[in-house]
Amino acid sequence: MKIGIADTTFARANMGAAAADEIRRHTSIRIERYTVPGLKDLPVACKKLIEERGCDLVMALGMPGGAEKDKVCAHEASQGLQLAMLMTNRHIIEVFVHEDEAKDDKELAWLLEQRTREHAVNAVKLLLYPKELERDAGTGQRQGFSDVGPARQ
Ligand SMILES: Cc1nc2c(=O)[nH]c(=O)nc-2n(C[C@H](O)[C@H](O)[C@H](O)CO)c1C
Repeated sequence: MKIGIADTTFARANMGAAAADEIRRHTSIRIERYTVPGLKDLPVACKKLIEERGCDLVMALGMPGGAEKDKVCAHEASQGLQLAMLMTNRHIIEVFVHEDEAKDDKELAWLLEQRTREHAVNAVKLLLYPKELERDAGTGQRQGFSDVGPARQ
């Protein structure tokens, strides 16, 4: 089995390195890396990781900038990723950290790493330990910022 990691040079932290490090903390599964310039290059990178490099699941890591054109770009990339999932019948875990989610550079650096690491754990569970995700169903998990917990009546 293999996990693919596609990331971008546009992002302002090395999300791919964080994902690979986190995956290695949980499993010795093989990892394939593929770095592209930006978000819109991710769908084909993920599809190639699945079809040409034999990945069973891929993480798509990217950082939409704060401008309106960046948000449009992120939406287009996201649609491409959905299509790639349906074309390949494999999960592609989309890990996008919007630059304007963070109040400053320090928080942005933390969020880029934290969300990536938490989704890397999700990727490992989805592929190898799906029952662990089932145990967390409906518990209001969030990646990066704090979990919100289940809704109460
Ligand atoms: C406007 C824009 N915004 C972003 C962004 O917010 N985040 C990102 O990772 N990449 C962006 N890009 C670059 C495109 O996704 C893509 O890399 C180029 O158009 C080359 O295919 C573009 C062109």
